[in-house]
Amino acid sequence: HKIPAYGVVVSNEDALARELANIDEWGGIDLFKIAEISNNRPLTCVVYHLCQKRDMFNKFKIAQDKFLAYLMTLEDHYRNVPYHNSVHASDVAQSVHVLLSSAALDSVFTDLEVLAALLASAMHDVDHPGLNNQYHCNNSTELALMYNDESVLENHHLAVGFKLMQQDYCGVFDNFTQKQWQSLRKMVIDMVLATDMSKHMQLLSNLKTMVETKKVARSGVLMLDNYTDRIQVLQNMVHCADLSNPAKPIEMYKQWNERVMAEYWMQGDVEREAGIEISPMCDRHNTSVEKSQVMFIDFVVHPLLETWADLVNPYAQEIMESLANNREYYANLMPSSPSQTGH
Ligand SMILES: COc1ccc(-c2ccn(CCC(=O)N3C[C@@H](C)O[C@H](C)C3)n2)cc1OC1CCCC1
Ligand SMILES: [Mg+2]
Ligand SMILES: [Zn+2]
Repeated sequence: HKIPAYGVVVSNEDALARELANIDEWGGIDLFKIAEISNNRPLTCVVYHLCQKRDMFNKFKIAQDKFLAYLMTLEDHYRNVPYHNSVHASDVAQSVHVLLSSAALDSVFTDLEVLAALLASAMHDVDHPGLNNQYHCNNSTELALMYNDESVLENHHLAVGFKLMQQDYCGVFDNFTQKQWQSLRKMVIDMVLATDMSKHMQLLSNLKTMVETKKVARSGVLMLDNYTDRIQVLQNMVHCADLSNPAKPIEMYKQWNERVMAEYWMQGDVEREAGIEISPMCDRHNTSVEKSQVMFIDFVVHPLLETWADLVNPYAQEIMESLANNREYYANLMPSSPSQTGH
């Protein structure tokens, strides 16, 4: 049977083609529109399209129908929560694709490393319950007990992501050598575990050290000659993509913000109902949305993306400009900001 052009059967293939046209650009595609056009299969069609563009099926002799079956079942295991759904995963995959294409990383990573980064992005939040690690640990939930309070969600995302791959009808990597499979699996595990916010400070300090000691070839590309350096750049890349909402076009950023707050407040409602302490920013009755975003940018996103920009300098200036503009947008909306009080 013939595989549809974008992996998913859609009513309007031209509209999907138009939406995917700028997939190589930062903020170039609207994942919410792609979710609508693709009958809520943004992850399947974005990752399938990226793997086609990067010729992954030929490079690794991957059966396209099996890969599609895996992407579909992976997407089916994302939950219908406001933020951590498959639209977010497709956004992280496309953002990683753009970061990988930075000229400073030209031909730096092998095809297997690129495939691992795309796969890690695709599965990095699968089956996310909309309740964060703090909630699971505070309440010793089933998952917290399973993973002993250590990167609880991230371990779960990986376990589900790989379990689905084992199912015989998937058999995506049947043509991989044992060595290729083990290398791919280790890199995906290392990247997804690095999306746990509790690893952020360690990742950022590793990245800073790398910037200070970076070796650049005459061509201007980074020289990474051991697994530790290579995986650190890949981990930071996926982590940057995971935190990249504030550096995207404002209309998309605003939607991500509404969704993340909806998810936080749902968690806060669960905590309030249970009579337990409401987690930070999860109380819908007293969270300053704008202030929270300005602090998120100032203390988390800007330090990370600025360091990434130093690493691939000068190829991330547009990202930094977008971040600065968006920071001003929310700063001006803050209740106590000067523009509000008219002086
Ligand atoms: C567009 O807004 C956000 C977009 C992304 C994030 C964010 C923080 C850490 N990550 C990385 C993954 C992670 O660790 N978590 C665990 C928890 C912090 O919830 C996050 C959602 C996921 N992602 C936060 C965002 O806003 C928060 C609410 C107001 C300020 C902060
Ligand atoms: Mg996550
Ligand atoms: Zn995520």
